[in-house]
Amino acid sequence: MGGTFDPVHHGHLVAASEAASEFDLDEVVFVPTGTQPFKATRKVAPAEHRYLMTVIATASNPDFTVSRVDIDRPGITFTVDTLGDLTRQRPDEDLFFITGADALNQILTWKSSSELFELAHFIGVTRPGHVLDVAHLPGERVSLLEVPAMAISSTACRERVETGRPVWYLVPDGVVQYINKHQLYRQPLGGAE
Ligand SMILES: Nc1ncnc2c1ncn2[C@@H]1O[C@H](COP(=O)(O)OP(=O)(O)OP(=O)(O)O)[C@@H](O)[C@H]1O
Ligand SMILES: O=C(O)c1ccc[n+]([C@@H]2O[C@H](COP(=O)([O-])O)[C@@H](O)[C@H]2O)c1
Repeated sequence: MGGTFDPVHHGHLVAASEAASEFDLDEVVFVPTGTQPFKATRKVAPAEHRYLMTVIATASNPDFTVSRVDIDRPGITFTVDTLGDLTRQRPDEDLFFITGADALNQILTWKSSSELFELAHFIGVTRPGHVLDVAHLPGERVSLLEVPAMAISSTACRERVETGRPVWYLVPDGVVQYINKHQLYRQPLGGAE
């Protein structure tokens, strides 16, 4: 599952759990992005913090792991490189790339988009308020999955922290504590959001 995870929240975890159950996946690998091409001008927490919050959030689930491939690769993060690295690490495994409906909707604008469908099967998880039209995507390599409605976004979590409101129960307890310990999201949000 690829995402910025700034911070990871229960919407991500429910979506991952639903995808694993519906598609009978052995493992869900969370892959925090380095610099997401469409978020390059936005202020994003340092990759190491986003990575560690994702490790904390997934620690209790033996089927969830976190990969550093995107944060350790210099430059902009492109999914074609993510899937290339994961394929090299796991040559015998079938890869599924889980991402949100909003992200999948734009996939034809991603780098090397035609190659992507050869590297993985894409699972688009629907989130409240986003309608996904995948008629333009190859049907045999794209699936949609409705997850229980969770109107949580990382943007809302950051805004709540910035304005002194709680994020308990929107993100895992350990992530609340990590945010407090490192004083993340206390400054006004920057960039084009
Ligand atoms: N509540 C949710 N339910 C289902 N999918 C979600 C939910 N929140 C995020 N996702 C999906 O998970 C993927 C990774 O999410 P991302 O890290 O961008 O979080 P986000 O909450 O969308 O962040 P932001 O608000 O900063 O844009 C995205 O493609 C997104 O659509
Ligand atoms: O490869 C691309 O060109 C590309 C462009 C935009 C987004 N992505 C990937 O889409 C996933 C969801 O991104 P995000 O930040 O919107 O959650 C994440 O893994 C990104 O690296 C990939």
